[in-house]
Amino acid sequence: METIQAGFDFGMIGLGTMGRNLLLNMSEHGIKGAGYDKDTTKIPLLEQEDEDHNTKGFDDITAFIKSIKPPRAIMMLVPAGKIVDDVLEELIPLLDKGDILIDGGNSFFQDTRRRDIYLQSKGLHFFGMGISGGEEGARYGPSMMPGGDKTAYEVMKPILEAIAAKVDGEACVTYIGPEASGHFVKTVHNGIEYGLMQLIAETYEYLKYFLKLDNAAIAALFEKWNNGRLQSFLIEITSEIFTYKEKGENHILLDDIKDEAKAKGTGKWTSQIAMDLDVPIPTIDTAVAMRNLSIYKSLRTLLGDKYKTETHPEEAVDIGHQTKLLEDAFYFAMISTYAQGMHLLSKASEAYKYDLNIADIARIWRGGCIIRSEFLNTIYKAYSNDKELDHLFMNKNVESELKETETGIRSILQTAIGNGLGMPAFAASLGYFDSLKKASSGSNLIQAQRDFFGAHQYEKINVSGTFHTQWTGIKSSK
Ligand SMILES: NC(=O)C1=CN([C@@H]2O[C@H](COP(=O)(O)OP(=O)(O)OC[C@H]3O[C@@H](n4cnc5c(N)ncnc54)[C@H](OP(=O)(O)O)[C@@H]3O)[C@@H](O)[C@H]2O)C=CC1
Ligand SMILES: O=C(CO)[C@H](O)[C@H](O)COP(=O)(O)O
Repeated sequence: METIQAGFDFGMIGLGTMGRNLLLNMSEHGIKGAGYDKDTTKIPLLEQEDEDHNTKGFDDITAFIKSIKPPRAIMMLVPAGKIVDDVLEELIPLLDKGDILIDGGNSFFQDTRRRDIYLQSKGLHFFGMGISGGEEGARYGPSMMPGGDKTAYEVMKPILEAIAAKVDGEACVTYIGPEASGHFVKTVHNGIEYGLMQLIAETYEYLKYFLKLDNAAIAALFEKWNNGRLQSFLIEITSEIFTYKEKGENHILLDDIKDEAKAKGTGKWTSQIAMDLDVPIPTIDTAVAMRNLSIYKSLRTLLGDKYKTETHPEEAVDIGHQTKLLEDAFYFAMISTYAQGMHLLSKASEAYKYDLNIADIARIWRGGCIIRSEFLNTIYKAYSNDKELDHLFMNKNVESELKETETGIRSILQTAIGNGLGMPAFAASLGYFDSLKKASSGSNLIQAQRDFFGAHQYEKINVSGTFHTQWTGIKSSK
């Protein structure tokens, strides 16, 4: 029988897209990593792709555990949910007190909280860490959001800082806060990701169905935008998607892809959490709803035939002018989306006592992650200069950017609505702004209605206390 030397610095469970690439990234930094996956086809891939020969794949979990230097540090990158609990149950009998476990997947933050308490009771260190950047990020430098057991994070810090993306020489990883705050922040990151992706999809619809631009023209436009203030990972990859042809094919792959979007849950969780905390994030809510709506393809097709909206692009539609307005509109809506996400972070920080450093979160999102963008520098500066910033819209620089682009989004939405294009995420982004800048709203009427039909009481301007009015005699329902 082979004697196993405990020679590896780190262990990875799950050698799929994220786990394998993160181990390869570590290997490039001289970190010796052992990998385990229940899918044995993934195991040879690890060693085949590891040019630095620092990794080894195991198909036996006991051998895998024995190969890691104690106190062991092991990360799980398996699908979120019950699988994480199953892996933990398999691991616990094989581990020693003081070992460190890290959940690097997109786990629901309340699950992380539960697991933290459970693993502490077993004498194990545990922390949840959101990782963003997809396949390429994991391989060459992700953004990482660790939260929970700080002692365990400090042990892992040198490794995480080595493999993280770097911006201005700084690693895109920082200790986020206690308990499940790391997974919470990753969830909100994904909510923002959903919002931005929906805005891009609506932009595509406007360009394709209203302005009648072809894929090549759309690709060129996104490329141009990516060289300006819209610079971001999502705009960059979008431009590439519009030119991508499969080997041997002479048409664009995008045109073969079903227009029905899937989701794994993080966007929905962001909306659910925001609702629980009474924080408005309408662009993200709309993005989640639009993914859900997209799957009703046959209903959409039937209704499309029934309710045809005549689109009337004026004969001499000025493409240059329209795309300039659209760029303004996107910039405005993008600011609104980030602002909603950052506001949710600050309100959740108070509610959950996470004591989040919002500036630091913006800083580590500037590189490696899916929502990285030029604009995150503005967010970083805004929260660095004012730690108590109540809302991103209050920042002077953001104020001037919003004022400069407001006409663009209003104009694009007028055209979109007039032509039956919808653009609900753009509308939600502007609606959020318009509603948030209203000192007086119609909510007094809602209060009156609630009191009228349900005796729910209301408060009065400049008079303390709560009031109820018998608005009318109780009428028969006949
Ligand atoms: N892909 C991405 O861009 C990102 C993903 N994430 C998150 O990271 C986590 C991993 O994602 P990803 O790498 O994409 O997923 P993959 O499906 O590519 O890889 C997960 C691997 O874990 C294996 N696995 C499943 N159950 C077990 C088990 N009980 N023991 C050992 N291995 C197991 C899977 O095997 P099998 O295939 O046989 O089930 C698979 O090989 C998820 O939580 C995901 O949401 C986070 C950021 C970005
Ligand atoms: O976390 C990620 C990126 O940041 C993952 O790619 C995640 O799977 C994206 O969410 P969804 O699958 O719901 O689109």
